[in-house]
Amino acid sequence: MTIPLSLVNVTLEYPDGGSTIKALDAVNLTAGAGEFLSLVGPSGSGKSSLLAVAATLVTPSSGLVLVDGQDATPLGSRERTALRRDTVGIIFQQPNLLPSLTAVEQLLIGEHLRGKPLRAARLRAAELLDVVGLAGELNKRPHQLSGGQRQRVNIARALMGSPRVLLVDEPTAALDMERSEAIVRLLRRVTDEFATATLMVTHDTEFLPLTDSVVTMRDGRLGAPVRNAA
Ligand SMILES: Nc1ncnc2c1ncn2[C@@H]1O[C@H](COP(=O)(O)OP(=O)(O)OP(=O)(O)O)[C@@H](O)[C@H]1O
Repeated sequence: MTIPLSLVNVTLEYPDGGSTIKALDAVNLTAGAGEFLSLVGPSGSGKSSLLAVAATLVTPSSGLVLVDGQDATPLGSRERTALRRDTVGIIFQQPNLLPSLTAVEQLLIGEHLRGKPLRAARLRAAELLDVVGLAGELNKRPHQLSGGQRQRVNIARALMGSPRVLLVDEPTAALDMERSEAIVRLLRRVTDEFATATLMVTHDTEFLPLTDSVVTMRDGRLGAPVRNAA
């Protein structure tokens, strides 16, 4: 079995006036199947850049980005899109659900666009909505769901393609404490159940113990992972 996510000596530079800024500076990171990592660090330290590179949305200036064993860095945009679609699930802070679609349709739209048969997809969508605790809400539209429920739809949608890697950017930023904890617990359960390598950017230090290890970014550099007590 290949390692789901491995970043090797990844540097990402952006032009900054006459010089450059290193958003990522020789970053090394490995996330195994079923491993839940949290990524913390001050604003501007490079967390979003790291997620964007791991998602193959941004190609680094140097280094390797191995997703499911395949280096994404030499790939063209079409191949990267295919690799991402087959291996990566992305969960942003705001669910970005389409207002006119029901919960189950939110999960089907991507499959529909990919030309996948909808009958099997519909079954899988219903199963995943059950996994995230929304079995009774399949036909509700976003405005009929709470913020926490919308984030659950977002998580279920990210699982539709059976990703090996889940990249999660501040999933609880718009939620109160209780709902935030429920969402992080759900991500823990999903990581265990689907054996994803899950990398979550968060500012909620109280939920760090629910993850396996904490990695800290500072000025584009990544500290060694600190394992939580089992
Ligand atoms: N597209 C870009 N062009 C130029 N500089 C950028 C770009 N994106 C990020 N940067 C710079 O790279 C550095 C890292 O930014 P990044 O957004 O990754 O940090 P962050 O830790 O996610 O911050 P926050 O917690 O505020 O979201 C910052 O100095 C930022 O200004």
